[in-house]
Amino acid sequence: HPGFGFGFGWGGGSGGSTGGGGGYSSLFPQFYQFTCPQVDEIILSVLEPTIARNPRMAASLLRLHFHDCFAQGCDASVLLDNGASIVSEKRSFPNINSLRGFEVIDEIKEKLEEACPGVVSCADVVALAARGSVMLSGGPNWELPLGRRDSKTASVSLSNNNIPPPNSTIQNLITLFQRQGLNEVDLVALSGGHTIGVARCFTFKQRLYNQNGNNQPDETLERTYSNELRSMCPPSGGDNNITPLDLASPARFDNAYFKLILWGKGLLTSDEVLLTGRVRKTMELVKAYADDEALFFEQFAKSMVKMGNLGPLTGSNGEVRKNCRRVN
Ligand code: HEM
Ligand SMILES: [Ca+2]
Repeated sequence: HPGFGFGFGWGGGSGGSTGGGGGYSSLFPQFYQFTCPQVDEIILSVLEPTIARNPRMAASLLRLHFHDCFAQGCDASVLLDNGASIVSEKRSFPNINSLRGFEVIDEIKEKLEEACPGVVSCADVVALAARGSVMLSGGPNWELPLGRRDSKTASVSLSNNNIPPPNSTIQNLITLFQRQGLNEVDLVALSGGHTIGVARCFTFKQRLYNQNGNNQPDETLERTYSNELRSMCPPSGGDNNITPLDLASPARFDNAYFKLILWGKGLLTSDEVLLTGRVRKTMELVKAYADDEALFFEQFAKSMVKMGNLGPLTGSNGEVRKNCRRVN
């Protein structure tokens, strides 16, 4: 089965480059208390009808925040379109033909600009949209530190090099999370984001036909599930066909994702290796979260706050964009 290799990566460049930050953060939940007290209300006024109509949008908005934070920190760099001085991250390997939700962010931002012009950053809008999306999908809610500012730059290379590819080994995942100051607990909890949303055949096809370069399917993939996936994703073509990351409850934020991994029904290699990658810590966490949804919710919230604190621009750094797609 030619046409898809068994190397690691998104199919593009590879190589290291440091990103984000971690550590001390000066964000705080009441940041807009006096300057835009309606911020939560406005976010939900857009999210509620949007997600009711299209549940997948919740997943797309959650992923948008992750892909923003892992490239240059949570600074809305991911929202910038191509421009005079900008090469958009929307073109990176992890993002191209894949990342969505930009129109929803625009809609929220427009309403915020009407209510409190020039106040709420695009980076905070993305973080708030991610939190609201989790909550509206039945997941946890949490206090979200705010006060991020927006970048004047974007980085395709950080996006390419820092966002883990779906065929990552467990070591690769641990290293890429460590690069952001995130540990194994954060890795497993945040991977639980795959309890909602979908993936394209392209991102897991190698598991169905040629996982190790020997023309054999991934042996950790449960048989009947593997067969179903093969009928959805033929050896050639169908690369953009989509299937749920959590086949049990694709629109509900719950702990089914971890149960499925225990049954060999994790969709991506990066999902299954949390259990099968021979790292005791991540293996035990998958079992613990499969067993105890409340424990997963609690850690997911903590890890989201940690991820949301990555390299934020604060104070007089960066700017508050008027339009999230371009610098002021
Ligand atoms: C651990 C490493 C991760 C890898 C390798 C990974 C990889 C992927 C891939 C390949 C897809 C499908 C993309 C496509 O088909 O075009 C996807 C979708 C998704 N990812 Fe991840 N991801 C990871 C971590 C995360 C994290 C930390 C979150 C959020 C906390 C997240 C949230 C999502 C969501 C919600 C979707 C579905 C998006 C939609 O339906 O539009 N992922 N991920
Ligand atoms: Ca960013």
